[in-house]
Amino acid sequence: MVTGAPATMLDRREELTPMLAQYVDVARQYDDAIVLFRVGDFYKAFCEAAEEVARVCELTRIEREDSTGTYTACGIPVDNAPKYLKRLLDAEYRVAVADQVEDPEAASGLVDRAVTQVLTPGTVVEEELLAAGSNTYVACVASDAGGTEASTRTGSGATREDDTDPTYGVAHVDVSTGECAVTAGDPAAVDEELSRIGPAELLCGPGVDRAVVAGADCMVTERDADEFAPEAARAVLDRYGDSERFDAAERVAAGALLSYAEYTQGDDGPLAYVRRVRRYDPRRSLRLDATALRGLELFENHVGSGRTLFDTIDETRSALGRRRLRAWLRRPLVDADAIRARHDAVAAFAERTLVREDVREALSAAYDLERLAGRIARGRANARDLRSLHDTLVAVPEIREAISGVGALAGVRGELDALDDLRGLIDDAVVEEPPQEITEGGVIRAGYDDELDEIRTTAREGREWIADLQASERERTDIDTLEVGYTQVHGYYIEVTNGQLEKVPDDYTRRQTLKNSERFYTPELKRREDEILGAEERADALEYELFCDLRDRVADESDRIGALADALARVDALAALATVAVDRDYVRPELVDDAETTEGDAGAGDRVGDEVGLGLKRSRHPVVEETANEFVPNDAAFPRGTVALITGPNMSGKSTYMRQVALAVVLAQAGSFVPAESARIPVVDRVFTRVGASDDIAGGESTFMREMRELTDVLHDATGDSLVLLDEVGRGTSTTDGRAIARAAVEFLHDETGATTLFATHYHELTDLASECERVVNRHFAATERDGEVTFLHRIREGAASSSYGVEVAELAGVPESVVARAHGLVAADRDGAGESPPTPAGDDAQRTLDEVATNGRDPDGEGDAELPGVRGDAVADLLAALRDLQLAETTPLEALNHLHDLQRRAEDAADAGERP
Ligand SMILES: Nc1ncnc2c1ncn2[C@@H]1O[C@H](COP(=O)(O)OP(=O)(O)OP(=O)(O)O)[C@@H](O)[C@H]1O
Repeated sequence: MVTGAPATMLDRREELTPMLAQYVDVARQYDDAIVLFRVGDFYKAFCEAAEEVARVCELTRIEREDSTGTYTACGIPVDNAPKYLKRLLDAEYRVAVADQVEDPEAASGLVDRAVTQVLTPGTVVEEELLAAGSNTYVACVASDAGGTEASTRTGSGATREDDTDPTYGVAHVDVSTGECAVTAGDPAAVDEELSRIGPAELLCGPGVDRAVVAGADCMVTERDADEFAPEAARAVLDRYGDSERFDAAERVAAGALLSYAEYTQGDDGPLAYVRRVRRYDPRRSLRLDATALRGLELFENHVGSGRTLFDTIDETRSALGRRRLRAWLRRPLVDADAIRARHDAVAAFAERTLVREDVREALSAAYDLERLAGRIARGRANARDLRSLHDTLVAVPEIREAISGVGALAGVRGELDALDDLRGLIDDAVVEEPPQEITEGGVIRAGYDDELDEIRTTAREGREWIADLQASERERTDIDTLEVGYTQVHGYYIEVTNGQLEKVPDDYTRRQTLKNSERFYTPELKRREDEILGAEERADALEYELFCDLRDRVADESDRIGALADALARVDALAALATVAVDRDYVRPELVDDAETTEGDAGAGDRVGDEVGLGLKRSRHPVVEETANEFVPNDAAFPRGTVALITGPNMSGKSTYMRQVALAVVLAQAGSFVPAESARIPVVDRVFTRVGASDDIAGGESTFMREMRELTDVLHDATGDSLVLLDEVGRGTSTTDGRAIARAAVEFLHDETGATTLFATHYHELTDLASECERVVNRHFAATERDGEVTFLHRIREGAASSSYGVEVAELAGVPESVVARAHGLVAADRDGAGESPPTPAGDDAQRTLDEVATNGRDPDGEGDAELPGVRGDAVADLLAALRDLQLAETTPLEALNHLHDLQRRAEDAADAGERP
């Protein structure tokens, strides 16, 4: 076992050396963690844990021998610990750091050691182990233990719609900043919340079905069931405010989580810097579930440039602002007034270049106040941290000054309290460039404390006396080579070379004999030395005491520092959005509330009756436009409840278009301007996506199954206020089934849900729905074809597309000429034979034709030969039979790739065989 007490040591606990016995006891107590045991300048691990630490950290193991046996040991240098701790955390270990908790010099025997901190991936607070611009959360999901209390909710919380669904509490905390919040909901809500929180670690309460938290991609930590007992959780939560505010499940989740957070910080009681536990309702923000976050590539990019929406708009200047902007994008607003207030502020910054630049420049000097405040409250801050706080406070009046008189920023300006008292206090107390250590002096300014000044004067006078000693003794003794010096071991001395020893006066006492000289001291020198050393020691101790006292006084102001941090974060995020708006030519969106109507030119074709919908003029995709050579802007005009069927060739821009519409909504509701010439955005409650083939290659679920699950979520949960993007739904199964599912889904969304829907499809038959359903409209992406070459215009047009150009795209992609020629022939033959208009998709043609060829060895029109050039007919039939037998609905993308590879190999073999005479 890597964690827990090593069996070899445990067996002989009584015989071990006192230090190893101490180690065993600690390891036994912290048996879910790797214990790192402070010995001198190293954190040591022993036995199996040592093997693992050596492996993960790439450090050398040593064999340590004593009378009781030989033990493997491995040491992490204390000075370089963060680098190695990070590796252990990345390997998903918890690490208990057992430090010396008494001064080794003062200890009479064995130095006392205790675990001062348990590091876990979700609860680290060390600056070096944290990403500056994002939060590190540990989350907790707990059930209400089958109680009935949580079955209905009061206050602002969500009501349980389905009594059969259990309610779970979901809490999260960032231990470095003290941000803590909790909500409750059914399993689907839990999944959605976890994907938004993106925790680094998850506590899972007893009775929580693992399927509920399966979506969380992080380390899962087990805790004793006792921690989740309602009474225990309530007692913990009471330390952070009134536990009665919460429902049973919320209470259990938040209580168990905070208890864990306290444990990891050394169990010193409540975490002072967790100022409040916020209770929130996820429905008060635009809901984006894991599929939408992924499909819209807000924070993660799966293919292509690697850039995400967040990367594109992140023009913040401070870590505070960066985390805030991330949070805004993760939870856009749904309250129109609140959104407009953000737009007002962004507009104010956008209109004032100088103000914006001054503010951003001042923000560049801002340190991470939230984490600084956390360290101060935890008693972990050093003098440099306090100076960083001071320097950040200095920037505040500059920001206040810059934005004074700007109406839209008056609110946030009022919250920018420069904390003059604290700034003055720190400046009076702490020198400008203090050392890293706070125990070795040099921290506190002269004039701050009388006693310290007195002690320092004594020390200084002593040193001055010694500085003069050499000259005065040379004169007194007439020894012109006499020197006064100092060594760490022997202290001050008077050195006389051997040739002058006869002149040494009587009051000299020998201290040390060297080869060519002797060293002496006098009673006065000794007295002065004691005085200086004593004074320095006392000064260091007093400075430490004064510093701790100062730190406590600053910690008492945590609330005010927190409020300032919050205001600075907002200013930074707003200024960043304004910078993006100006630099990239974004426009302020006009917001439309629910059933609101507006007069005037709303753009062509974007009204049905009085209902105004989404209207974008010359909109662009914020991320693609950054990388595309020439991005073609497109309009979007969709009254509420429109189902737009978007057809067009592959690669023509359908997915890009659908995403850019959704991103405009997300950006607008997050408070940003949008990449368009003009924009009207109805407030949306939720964005659903079933886009692209970001298939779960590793997840093991077939593409089709996954697609259907996502479709289920959409059909189940979308409302008339939702925006739904569906990209080629149904393509993972046979054409007949796929087409049927797609049609049924469109009808359902149109008739039942009323959600504004963009549906990209290659099933041209669906476009007939426009004549049957009032709010179904056709749009298409055009391409031009000259001499068989296709050019994509990336321009959206009214009506349905006339061709899929699938074969042309296949040619572009490098499919062998002979296959392309054959495919062209088959499409043409089919079109002639069927005389259909509009044409059926290529996939359908291919399926039918290939089936018949496989069975009969002849194509359906009876024309031409079923042989591909250079390949024998039976080999073709074999290949087609193999193709037909593939069970696509049960095939994962990875398996599909393997099948394809196999088919290709067989085709090549068959071609080789065909070419042989
Ligand atoms: N408006 C545009 N201006 C310039 N380039 C664009 C535009 N829209 C899309 N593109 C580029 O065209 C390529 C294909 O776009 P997209 O994936 O949206 O096509 P699609 O029609 O959805 O294709 P498929 O049907 O194969 O999924 C992308 O690489 C994108 O960068």
